[in-house]
Amino acid sequence: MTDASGPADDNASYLETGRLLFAKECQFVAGAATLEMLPESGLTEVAFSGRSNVGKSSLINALTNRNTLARTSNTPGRTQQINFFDLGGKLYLVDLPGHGYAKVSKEKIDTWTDLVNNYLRGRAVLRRVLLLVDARHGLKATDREVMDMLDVAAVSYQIILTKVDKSNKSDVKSLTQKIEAELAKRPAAHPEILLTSSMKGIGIEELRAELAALAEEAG
Ligand SMILES: Nc1nc2c(ncn2[C@@H]2O[C@H](COP(=O)(O)OP(=O)(O)OP(=O)(O)O)[C@@H](O)[C@H]2O)c(=O)[nH]1
Ligand SMILES: [Mg+2]
Repeated sequence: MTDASGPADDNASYLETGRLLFAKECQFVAGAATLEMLPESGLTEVAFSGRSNVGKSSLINALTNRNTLARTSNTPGRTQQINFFDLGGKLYLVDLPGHGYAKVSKEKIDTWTDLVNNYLRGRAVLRRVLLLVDARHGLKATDREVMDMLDVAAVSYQIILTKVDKSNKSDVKSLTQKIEAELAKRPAAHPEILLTSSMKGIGIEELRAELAALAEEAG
């Protein structure tokens, strides 16, 4: 018989660090509509990126256990600037405007795209980009553009499948395998794909723990 208590304990304490970090107060720090407005930050940052309406703001709310910290909406294009949230003085959570489809003018989309791309490429404290992908839709051209850019800039990114409550398990599994195969052809190694539902609380504890580990590594 094998003794399972060791790894189980390790996992419990791993999840506990995530719980502790995300139990801390989380406060809106700044919203930047231009590069000049980006806040000075000594803290490690994790950015939430992905197409409009994929669930970026909802995921920040689920992680922090707050319903209204980041504004969410049924209408794509809700988040219109880069929003920074300070999590207990340990980590900045960065909510980005969505790329791709949004019910706003082309001019606005171009402005956001420039802002987001410049932020993603040039932010020294940016430790990881969470690239959110709707589990029903998979990777789109705009996601691959972001991945290409991050590969070139050597910024680490992790695919987070969202809204898994709306798909069946076998579809999510085959999508995950397809994306894994695609990631394997890219230059750098990537953290494991994570399956989440902000609505049902799926994958939230695990993501908290991963982000806590990143924040701790940075000291
Ligand atoms: N079923 C389900 N719906 C979700 C989930 N997460 C988000 N949604 C819904 O998806 C819609 C968009 O969510 P947001 O969090 O505003 O999406 P966003 O990516 O921040 O959108 P933009 O700011 O416009 O780029 C809202 O109606 C949410 O209620 C989920 O896990 N499951
Ligand atoms: Mg949003």
